[in-house]
Amino acid sequence: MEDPVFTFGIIADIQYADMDDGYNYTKTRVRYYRNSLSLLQGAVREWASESVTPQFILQLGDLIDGFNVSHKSSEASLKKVLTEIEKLKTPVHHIWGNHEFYNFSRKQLMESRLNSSRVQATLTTVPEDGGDPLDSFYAYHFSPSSKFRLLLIDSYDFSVIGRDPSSDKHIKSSKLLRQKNPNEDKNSPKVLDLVETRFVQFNGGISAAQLSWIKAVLETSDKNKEKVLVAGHLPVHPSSTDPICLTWNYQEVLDLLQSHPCVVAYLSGHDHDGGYHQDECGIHHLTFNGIIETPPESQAFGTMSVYQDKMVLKGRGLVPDRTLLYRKKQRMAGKSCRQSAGKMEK
Ligand SMILES: Nc1ncnc2c1ncn2[C@@H]1O[C@H](COP(=O)(O)OP(=O)(O)O)[C@@H](O)[C@H]1O
Repeated sequence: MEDPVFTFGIIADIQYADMDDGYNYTKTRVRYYRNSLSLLQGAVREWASESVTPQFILQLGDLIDGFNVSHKSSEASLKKVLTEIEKLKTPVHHIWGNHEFYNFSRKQLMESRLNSSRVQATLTTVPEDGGDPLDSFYAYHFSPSSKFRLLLIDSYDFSVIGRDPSSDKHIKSSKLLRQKNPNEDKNSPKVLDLVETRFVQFNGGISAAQLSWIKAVLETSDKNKEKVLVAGHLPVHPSSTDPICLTWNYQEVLDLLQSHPCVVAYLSGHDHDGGYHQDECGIHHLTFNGIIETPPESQAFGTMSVYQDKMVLKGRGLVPDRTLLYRKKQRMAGKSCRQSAGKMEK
């Protein structure tokens, strides 16, 4: 078989805390807080022994658990986990999930090793910082190889968690939650139906400013005939996840991704059960199983090999192997594939 253009490792929802096993909120799944570090160590060992060391690791968010706050162990746990993942001596690209915001403020995150926007400094491009720093989002893109691009987006840009209560985004997010979720506890999805269950406090959305920045990146990639893999903590397709884990404005994000032929995949975490769906435009939506709910005797990570004509995911444990062909359907730039299909049929 030909050599891949590049390979990278993927891991999600490690949620480490130095505490005994517990349960998820509904008590349906065990959470292996302490053992998550051992599974990470196992993943690092396997990545190190691959015939080609991954060019980088994509960490899809929730690196340490929110319980670290009450244990006053956020800094210590973060250091422990980063020490393990950095043993690989390959760049790690970090997405921020809800548990990052339980443990740290945005300012702290920006100044921490979890801000990987400069990890491959000569490669990465961050948005121009024009607006109010209280409202800035954490997103960037880089090209791991000619004609390929990774675009990391901020699923908690529009959210109450991680936003200063005086900020415009916090105020508008609280208002949205009040409108959409009648429960006093806004983390509860009680009485909400199907995709409406996403309007819970532990989720968030993408602001108009971020959407327009993403659009500009994708337009350039379309023009340059690149293939783009987009990654965020929260899934954006209802068929790739339990709907309670969806991005608040998933449809807007989906419309945007689907209207750019360069987009080949969307990678996310958050739903610890994982998921997969190839959408009507051929975009592969991969939701990675969470390490935190993976039994000690199993595993949950992957190595993605990217070729000119496909991506091949080598999964471990709960993450299945997949061969992901790029879509054949050519879409008209600026139109969703459904719109362009409609147009072409006329
Ligand atoms: N069904 C629910 N009802 C009320 N609160 C919930 C519910 N599910 C989760 N929560 C709360 O929301 C927060 C995030 O949930 P958690 O399960 O830790 O998120 P994650 O899936 O990212 O690990 C926690 O404070 C948790 O107690």
